[in-house]
Amino acid sequence: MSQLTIFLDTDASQSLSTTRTPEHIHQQLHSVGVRFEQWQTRDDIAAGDNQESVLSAYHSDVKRLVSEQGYQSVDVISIASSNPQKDALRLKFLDEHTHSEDEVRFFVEGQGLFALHIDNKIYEVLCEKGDLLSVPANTKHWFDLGPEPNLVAIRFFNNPDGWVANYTGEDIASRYSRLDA
Ligand SMILES: CSCCC(=O)/C(O)=C/O
Ligand SMILES: [Fe+2]
Ligand code: NI
Repeated sequence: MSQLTIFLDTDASQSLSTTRTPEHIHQQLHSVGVRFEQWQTRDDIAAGDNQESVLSAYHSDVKRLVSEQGYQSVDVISIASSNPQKDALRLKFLDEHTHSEDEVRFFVEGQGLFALHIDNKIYEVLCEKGDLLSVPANTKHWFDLGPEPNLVAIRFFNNPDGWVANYTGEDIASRYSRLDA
């Protein structure tokens, strides 16, 4: 079940609030400029499936969002716990970074934990199958796949080159939650 937990960025030991109600998650994220929606999903996609089959299964959602927002490229991250690259991939997203474009992700299988650093707060969003998250360009954030990843997400880019991260060099992410196995 999707979940939003909010902390101060100076105190990882005590959360300010937690909610699992989709409408509350939507409202709290909307108030800081983040889009959160829950979309219909299918049951015929599994972690590890290739990009072509995922994009073909979700063709109409992808087409709708691309024509609505004008994204330049789309790719798929699909990773199962059997993936030999899982530790390296996990590390890539674990440190605080930004992108010069919106971060738009549609979770079509499994889960992952986003942490958004906005003003003086940390918004930890446990994203599950069906969640669409769009984080504004230049928002500081990090993401945990967990030690035993199970995730398929469609990524939408304004940039034709796809995923480019700018690391902040801060170690703040290490103080907040990780996705457990
Ligand atoms: C949920 S898609 C993989 C993570 C990613 O692309 C990213 O930029 C994390 O910050
Ligand atoms: Fe990112
Ligand atoms: Ni709204």
